[in-house]
Amino acid sequence: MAVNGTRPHTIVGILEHKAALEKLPSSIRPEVILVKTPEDLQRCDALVIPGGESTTIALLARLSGVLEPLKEFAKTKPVWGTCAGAILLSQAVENAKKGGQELLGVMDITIARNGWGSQVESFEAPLEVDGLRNPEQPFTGVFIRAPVVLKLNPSSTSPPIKVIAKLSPELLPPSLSSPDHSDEPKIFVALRQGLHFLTTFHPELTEDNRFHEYFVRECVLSSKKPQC
Ligand SMILES: NC(=O)CC[C@H](N)C(=O)O
Repeated sequence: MAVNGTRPHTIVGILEHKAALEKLPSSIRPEVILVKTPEDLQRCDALVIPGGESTTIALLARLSGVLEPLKEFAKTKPVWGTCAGAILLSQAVENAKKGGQELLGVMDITIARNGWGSQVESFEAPLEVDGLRNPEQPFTGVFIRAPVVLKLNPSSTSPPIKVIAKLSPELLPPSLSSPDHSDEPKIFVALRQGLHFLTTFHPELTEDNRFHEYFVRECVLSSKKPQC
């Protein structure tokens, strides 16, 4: 399911996310609805926030009355944010537009909007996907004016932050790579913390739906299993 919008550059990948989720094996395939109102959100037990323009997505969510229910939803339910959606899940953002950026703040990270700089605003790169099914098979990451993870700020009371996919450090542009090899957070492009999951790229724009499978299996279905 996804927060919907009207202009193509404002929101990216809604129908592709829906199609990728609907292609999952029938044993884990969710029913997918598009979320436009608080009533739609109430019907969901998990949410995918797509890419696009994070400030505008937050504004549209506010105008449609979804923002406050979404903040409550995200505290207790599985949410996956792709690209702009990843920004919304973060605790802090750098490079926010004038006027600030609304955040759901459920993942303990600091992220930079448009972190790749102008030459490399959009690119594709093979990712190391240790956290996925068939990890030996790289995943093609599609990065579109993508954010960059700057810091992990885990607290002692929140679930650990797990790295699900990384870029190779050689792919970092010179403006981001550090001579002292402290590239680590910047090469992290898929992170999971408890029920929450972010990818700074667009898995829904490829035919490979392993990230969709990961979210459903690990964040959605495993959260429904009784805890011992
Ligand atoms: N592809 C995307 O979602 C781009 C994110 C966009 N640069 C933003 O800030 O919000």
